[in-house]
Formats: sequence, structure tokens, C-alpha cells
Amino acid sequence: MERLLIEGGRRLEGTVQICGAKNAALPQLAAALLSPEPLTLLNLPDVGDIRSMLQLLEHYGAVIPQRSGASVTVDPAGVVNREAPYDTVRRMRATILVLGPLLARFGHARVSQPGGCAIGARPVDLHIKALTAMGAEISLDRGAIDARAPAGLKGARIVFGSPSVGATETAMMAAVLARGETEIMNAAREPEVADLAACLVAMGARIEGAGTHRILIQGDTAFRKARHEIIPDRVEAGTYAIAAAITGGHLELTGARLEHLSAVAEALEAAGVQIWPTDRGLMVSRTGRLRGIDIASEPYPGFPTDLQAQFMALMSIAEGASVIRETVFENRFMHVPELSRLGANITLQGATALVRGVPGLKGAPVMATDLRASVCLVLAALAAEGETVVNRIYHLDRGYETLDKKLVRCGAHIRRLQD
Ligand SMILES: CC(=O)N[C@H]1[C@@H](OP(=O)(O)OP(=O)(O)OC[C@H]2O[C@@H](n3ccc(=O)[nH]c3=O)[C@H](O)[C@@H]2O)O[C@H](CO)[C@@H](O)[C@@H]1O
Ligand SMILES: C=C(OP(=O)(O)O)C(=O)O
Repeated sequence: MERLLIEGGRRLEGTVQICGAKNAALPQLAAALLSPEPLTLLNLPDVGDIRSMLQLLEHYGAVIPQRSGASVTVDPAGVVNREAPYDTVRRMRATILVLGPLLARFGHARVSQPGGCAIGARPVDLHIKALTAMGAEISLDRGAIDARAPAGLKGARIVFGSPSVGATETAMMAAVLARGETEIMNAAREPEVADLAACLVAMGARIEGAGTHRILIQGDTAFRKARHEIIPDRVEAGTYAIAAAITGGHLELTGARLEHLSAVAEALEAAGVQIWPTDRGLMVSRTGRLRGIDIASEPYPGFPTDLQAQFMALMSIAEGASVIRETVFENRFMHVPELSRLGANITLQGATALVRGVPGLKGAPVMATDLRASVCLVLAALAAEGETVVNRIYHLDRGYETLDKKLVRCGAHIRRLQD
């Protein structure tokens, strides 16, 4: 098992290249299954989840010639319909995103039911609701979701009770092959949803309103060969912004887009961090003291749940107290006991954490539990005095491309240890 040995207390300074967004790339790779025509994606991050999704596409018979740099072409002409294997679904929940495309293209799809994971129960009822509204018959059978629409899907009005990124993506992908028009109400507004729409439009789909609460899709798409560049990863950018802030450093994040990070920039500024756009991306700098501020994670454009853990690490060394509320997932505080091992003073009550800032953290062995919890421990370790060992880092490699190398180039002391 690999571990990271981090010697903290070093100010970060330099440039970090931000990759394409993992959470935009995953649904776009799934969307390749809709069409018989090749799809080329540019700016694809080289991270574990993307490698798993590419393997899954190959399992279905898609041909993926050697990746060249950050671009990949998926040729789905020979795709055959078979069950998504439990082993892949277990490793990565985003596998559920192949359900809509396969059902829409073949009239039948079977995907192992994703298990619960460390951040909450994460049901798939809204995905099922959307496909059922389009005429699919869905049953849960021997641990799998079995969806059938032998006569094809038909356009529908889908009203989500609460916005879901994944269910909006499932509905949108299925709708491009359904007969007639689909209207999605209370759609998720995340940039990754809008980027999936842009990719589908490049493939020939007709979609309006992605990025707003109401999305309109005309079905019966005539697909064409397509090429699409994935948006930069706002969660990766936010993570490095917090790395600059927590070490009192100065980082330029090339490729990052401020417009995708408004709520995060606002929170960082309120906490005493400077953040401004440059020709190449974003600059983040902190010279003064950090102040404790209150945040709540919310659907976009609110503060992202995928940066809540990292922000908590920052608040743990701020002056004063900070109240952090998690409103998206019911159990996304697995990092709290581990941050406490580094000396943070955090009290949990339900979905709220009260963080009382301490003058400094001290290195200790900690255990990573999920992707963002893992990186929050790396950030805390960068600020801590002495050595921290972050164990079980395979979670990190699911979502961050060469995290340790990028940090080392900016002055961090990190070594990857193998057992
Ligand atoms: C691969 C990917 O893009 N992952 C992101 C995606 O996850 P994901 O698409 O799984 O997240 P959702 O937006 O669907 O989840 C939002 C909330 O809706 C609930 N829900 C969701 C679906 C459903 O059928 N029923 C239901 O109750 C979830 O449990 C959660 O409480 O958006 C999350 C919220 O921004 C991010 O944290 C994840 O990093
Ligand atoms: C929770 C995340 O991913 P997933 O939805 O694939 O678990 C994430 O990217 O932070």
C-alpha cells in the first residue's frame, strides 16, 4: 500500500497546471456509448477514475487507441451490450452513468447497483425516476439495475424534487436518443452538466438551457464524429488555491477559471486570502492572518461539497471559529477525526462542524478515507509542523493527477513510500 510522507511548514510558491475536470470527463466518456461515431476528448486528466472508465468502455467493445497526451479517441462502432461488472462499479460510482446511454441505444441495460460509499448512502432513485418517465421499465434484480425499453425511449417532462448532477446527466444522455422532446426541471446547474451538453451538441444533439434549472432536449439525434475539449477541473483548482492559502504561499493556477469558483473565491477572500484572475488562469496568495468564516456546501453555484473537507483543513488554523455545514451529503465528515489527530479542534453535531482555529497543527500518521478527505489531510500536513504520513492514498490517485509531483515543484517536501 502506498503512503505519502509529508514534512510540513513550507510555503508553496510557483505554478500549477490545472487538468481537465474528472467529473466532466466521466459522463462524456459514458456519452461516447450513445453514438456509433468516434468521439475525441481533449484535456482528459490522467487519473484513476478516468482509467477505470476507459477500461469499462473497452469492456463494452469500444476501441480506444493509445492515449496521446491528454487526448483520447473512443471508437464505439463495435460496442456490444453487456452487464457492467460489479468490480468496476464498486470502485467508482460514476459507472452508473453508462445506464442511460446503453438503454437509449440498445433498449436494454444492466448495471450492478452501486454500493454505499464513505460520504453517504447515495441512492440512484432519481436516475431511475428519469428513465422511468421516458418509458423504461426498471427492476432491481440480483444486485443489478435492469432497465428495458424495447420500443425505445420517449421524450418526457422530468421534474426532480432536488437537483442531482448524475441524474441530470443520465436524463440528458438518454433524452438525446428518445423520440421527441424532453424537458428537465430543477436540473443541476453544475459546469460539468453544461460541459456534457456542449459535448453532446458537438456529437449532433440539440440541447438548450444546460447550466440553468430547465433543460430542453430534442431527441432522435443524428450523430456525427465529434471533438470536444473538457473544462478545467474547478475542484482541483480550488484544492491548490487552498494549498497556497494554508501554507501562506503564492501559486498561479494555469487554466483555472474564476467564474467556476465564485463561491470559493468569495470564501477565501473573506478568510484573508487574495485571489485574482491572470492571463493564464488564477493567482492565489496569502500574506496576512487567516480568519475563521462560516460556509455551507450547496449545489452550484454555492460552495462545492467537493471542497468542504479542504476548506475545513484551512479553517483549522484560522484565527477564531468557523461553522461548516454540509448540506449535500449526509456523511461527509470522515476527515474530522483524522484532522483532530493533527491537532485540529473540531466538534461535530449532525451536519455541522464547529472548527475552533488552533495556532498550529502537528504531524502524525493519518488514514485517508475518500478522495476529498484524503487531499484535505495532505493540505493539513503541508501546514503542520513535522512529519505526517498519509496512509491509503489510492483514493487520491482516483482524482488528482500527480498531486505529489505538482506540490513538490512548488516547494513542498513529499515522498511517496511503498510498503
Ligand atoms: C462523478 C461526479 O460528478 N461526482 C460528483 C457528483 O456526484 P453525484 O452525481 O453522485 O451527486 P448528486 O448531485 O447526484 O448528489 C446530490 C444529492 O442527491 C442525492 N441523490 C442523488 C441521486 C439520486 O438518485 N438520489 C439522491 O437522493 C445524493 O445522495 C446527494 O445527497 O456531484 C456531487 C455533488 O456536487 C459531487 O460531490 C461529486 O463529486
Ligand atoms: C465524490 C466524488 O466523486 P464520485 O462522485 O465519483 O464518488 C468527488 O469527485 O469528490
